[in-house]
Amino acid sequence: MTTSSPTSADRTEAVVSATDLGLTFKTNDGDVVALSNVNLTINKGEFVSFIGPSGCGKTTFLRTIADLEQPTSGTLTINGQTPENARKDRSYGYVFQAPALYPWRTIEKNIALPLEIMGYGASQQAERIKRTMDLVNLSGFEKKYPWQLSGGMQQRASIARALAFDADLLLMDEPFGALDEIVRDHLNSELLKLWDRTQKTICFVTHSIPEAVYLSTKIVVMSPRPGRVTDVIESNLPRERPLDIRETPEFLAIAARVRDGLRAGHSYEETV
Ligand SMILES: Nc1ncnc2c1ncn2[C@@H]1O[C@H](COP(=O)(O)OP(=O)(O)OP(=O)(O)O)[C@@H](O)[C@H]1O
Repeated sequence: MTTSSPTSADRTEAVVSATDLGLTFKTNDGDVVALSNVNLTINKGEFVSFIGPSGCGKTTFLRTIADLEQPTSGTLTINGQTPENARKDRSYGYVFQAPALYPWRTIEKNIALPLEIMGYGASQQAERIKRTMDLVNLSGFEKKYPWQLSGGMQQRASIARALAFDADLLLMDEPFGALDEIVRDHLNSELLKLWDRTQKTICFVTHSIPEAVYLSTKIVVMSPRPGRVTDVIESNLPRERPLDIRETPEFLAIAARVRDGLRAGHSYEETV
C-alpha cells in the first residue's frame, strides 16, 4: 500500500457536517429519540467508524446522510448541500449488511444495475464494471451468479456496485458483520487498500472494536436512549496498517479508549 494521503487543503473540506442534529421517530408506542444533538464533521478522505450498542442510532445516522430519513431538528449537509440534493447528485454509494445482490443477475449485471438506471451506455458500463471489479479483486467472476460466490466475495461485489458510479462518499453499514473472522480480517485489509487507492471518504458502522480501530482515522462512539455521540477519537495510527498493528501499544490504547466510551454509555440492565 502507498502512504499517500490527502493534502492539507483536502483535509479541511467537510463532506458531512451535522449540527445539533436530532431525529425522533413517532411510533404507536410513543416517540423514539434515535438521534439527539449530534455534532460531527467528517472531512474529505477520512475513514470514520461508528460504534455503539444496538439501537444507538448508527444506521439512522447513515440513512439520514443518504436522505432515507429526515432529521427533526438541527442541520445536516453533504458536500455543503442538503441531503436531498446530495442524493440527486449521486454523492454516495451505500453498502448494506447483507450483500443484497439480485440472484437472477450475474455479478457484472448486478454491478451494472445502478449504471443502467443512470443511463450509462454499454461501453461506459463495461469500463466501470471492469475497473470496480479489479478494485475489489473479483476479476474473472463477472459471469458468475451471486449464489456461486462465497459470502465475502458477494460482499466485495456489493462494494463494487456501490463504487461503480464513482461517488466520493461511501456509506457502509456493518458490511462484514455476518462474515467469519478470518474473512473479515482479509476484507478489512482489502478495504484499507481500496480506500488508499481511491481516496474516498468512508462512513463505516460496526460493532467490533478491533475493526473500528484497525480501519479508521476517526472513531465515533455512540450511546443509546437517546442516540448521541459520546466520544470522537482521532487515530494516530499510520495509514499503512499491517494486520499485526493490532498488537501494538498504540492500537491497544485506542481500543481501550473506545471500550471505556462504550462502557460509560452502556445500560447493562436493558440487555438482559
Ligand atoms: N423507522 C423507524 N421507526 C421507529 N423507530 C425506529 C425506526 N428506525 C429505527 N428506529 C429506532 O431508532 C433507534 C435507533 O435505531 P438504529 O437502527 O439507527 O440503531 P443502530 O445503532 O443502527 O442499531 P443496530 O446496531 O442494532 O443496527 C432504535 O431504538 C430503533 O428501534
